[in-house]
Amino acid sequence: MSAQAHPPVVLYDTTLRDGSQSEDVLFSAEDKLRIAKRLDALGLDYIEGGWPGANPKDDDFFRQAKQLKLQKSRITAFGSTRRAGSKVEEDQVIKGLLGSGAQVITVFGKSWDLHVSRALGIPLAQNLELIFDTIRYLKRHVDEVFYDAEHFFDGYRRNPEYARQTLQAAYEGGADALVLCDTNGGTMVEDLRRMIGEVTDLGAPLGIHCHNDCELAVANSLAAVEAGVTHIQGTINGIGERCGNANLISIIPNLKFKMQRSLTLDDEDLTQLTAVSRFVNEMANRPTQKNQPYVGVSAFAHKGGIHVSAVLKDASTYEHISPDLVGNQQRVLVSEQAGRSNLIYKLEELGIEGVDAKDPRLTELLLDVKELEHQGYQFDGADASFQLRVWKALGELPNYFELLGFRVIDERRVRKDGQHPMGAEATVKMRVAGESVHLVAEGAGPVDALHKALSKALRRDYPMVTELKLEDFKVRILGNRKGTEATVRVLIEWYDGRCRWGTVGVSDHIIAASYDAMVEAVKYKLFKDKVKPV
Ligand SMILES: CC(=O)SCCNC(=O)CCNC(=O)[C@H](O)C(C)(C)COP(=O)(O)OP(=O)(O)OC[C@H]1O[C@@H](n2cnc3c(N)ncnc32)[C@H](O)[C@@H]1OP(=O)(O)O
Ligand SMILES: CC(=O)C(=O)O
Repeated sequence: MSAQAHPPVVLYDTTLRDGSQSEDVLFSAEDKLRIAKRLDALGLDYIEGGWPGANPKDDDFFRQAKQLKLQKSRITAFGSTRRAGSKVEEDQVIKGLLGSGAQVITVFGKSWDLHVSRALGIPLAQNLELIFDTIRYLKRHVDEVFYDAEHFFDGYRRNPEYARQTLQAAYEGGADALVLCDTNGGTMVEDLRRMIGEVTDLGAPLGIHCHNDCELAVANSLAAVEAGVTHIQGTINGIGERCGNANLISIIPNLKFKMQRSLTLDDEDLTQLTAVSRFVNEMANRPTQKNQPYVGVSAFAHKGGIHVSAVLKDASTYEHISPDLVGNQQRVLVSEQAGRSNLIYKLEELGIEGVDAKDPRLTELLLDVKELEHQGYQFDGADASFQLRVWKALGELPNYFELLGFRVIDERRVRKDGQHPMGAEATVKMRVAGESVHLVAEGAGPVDALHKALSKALRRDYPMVTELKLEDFKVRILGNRKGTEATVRVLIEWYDGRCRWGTVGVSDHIIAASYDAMVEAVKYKLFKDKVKPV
């Protein structure tokens, strides 16, 4: 069926509400405002801002959100049905929702009889009244009201008749969509599809809100669309309570490119997906999952030589869509799984043209890389170390300096005040411009002291090395089961105020591995800055 033949799917984001229920995610009101602006720029239909009245931050968000000049999205306020025992017009939750100023409100209510009797502790019929009069009252005050049928699928499985009555109560109250929630995330795709099929006769617009406890939130949301649902709730990167919510970053391109559904987002909007996903991770202080579908850095990264050889001929041989459709990019990795095609691709990326695939220098480089990976090197996060090997193999890497050795002494000094700070002293010996240099420096620790000694030794002839700053430092023990004698891999990220690059060192001596990575960073800096050797 073409996009026109299907009703449009409405995208409802709950990153700021259910996403905030993720362990370790703590957005400030300012973060929430920034995310809201970004989601509006992406073009989502609704952005659920939080639960007004639940905490001062959400109140602050709704106060400030009134000033947001959003182009496409509508801010929604979330809360529960009124409490049993309070009148709807006097209920604190309902007052909070209306006080937020949001013109779209989503209320959740109980659809599972177990929750009505156990969590609310009220008769089943009374819960229907809570749902009905909450929605009817809110509908008189705001433009749109959505009803989140909490635990709909669990409730329907055990007591279908009652679960259906809760939906009817909400629809009769005037709900604009009945959102079926897989709150505990335990429903299988076929069951979910069947249950939705059994309530489509209510005639109400249906929505879906899935959790990911069985890793099925995206699959269930898409199956729900096939079953007739036209409103999808989810979060950016799938953050949310427990194992998370349905991931809109995957749902959106699946709907658009795989299921040809019509959305308010156009193709141009979808090119923002990678950037939006990474932005929300930044705000949530979470690392971006490398293998996140569509937007992860590995989503279009090719490692196996067979794959790369084919991708160079035709990208669609190993890519299900073109990465630029979602703002991502193709990458080729060089490793022990590589073939000549990987190297040719990398050389072209470095602007090195015209090297024949059968060039013996390339064969040697490939063997060198495979041997180094066997020893534990990894070039995925250490592009600069790889590039140095390319330039060396092609005979283009100048001999800037010659290393003669280094020594490090660590010391813990006990002071009179009882503190015992650590310190380190490093000495490096090298030959620069034909002269022997022997320099010593102190630092907070061995890596700091070595870095300072290296900079001191080189700064007269190569002053630009002082721009080099260590940005990240990762150590991994390689799996050779030697306990504290194990080989380690040190990956260091560097920054010189303009560029960022990674280098790698491997040794059974952690300081030697760090030193090797450090020396490569210096050589890379000199080469990339086109410095002439003295
Ligand atoms: C499926 C979901 O994700 S729903 C959203 C869940 N999100 C959150 O809970 C985050 C925000 N929540 C909060 O800040 C607090 O829980 C508040 C402010 C809402 C309520 O705090 P408190 O008044 O201290 O109540 P508490 O959290 O202990 O318990 C929830 C109360 O809401 C009642 N309740 C739960 N669901 C509903 C409902 N759908 N309709 C009416 N009342 C409900 C419970 O029965 C319980 O009432 P009780 O205290 O009389 O037993
Ligand atoms: C409403 C909601 O967040 C849920 O049922 O999971």
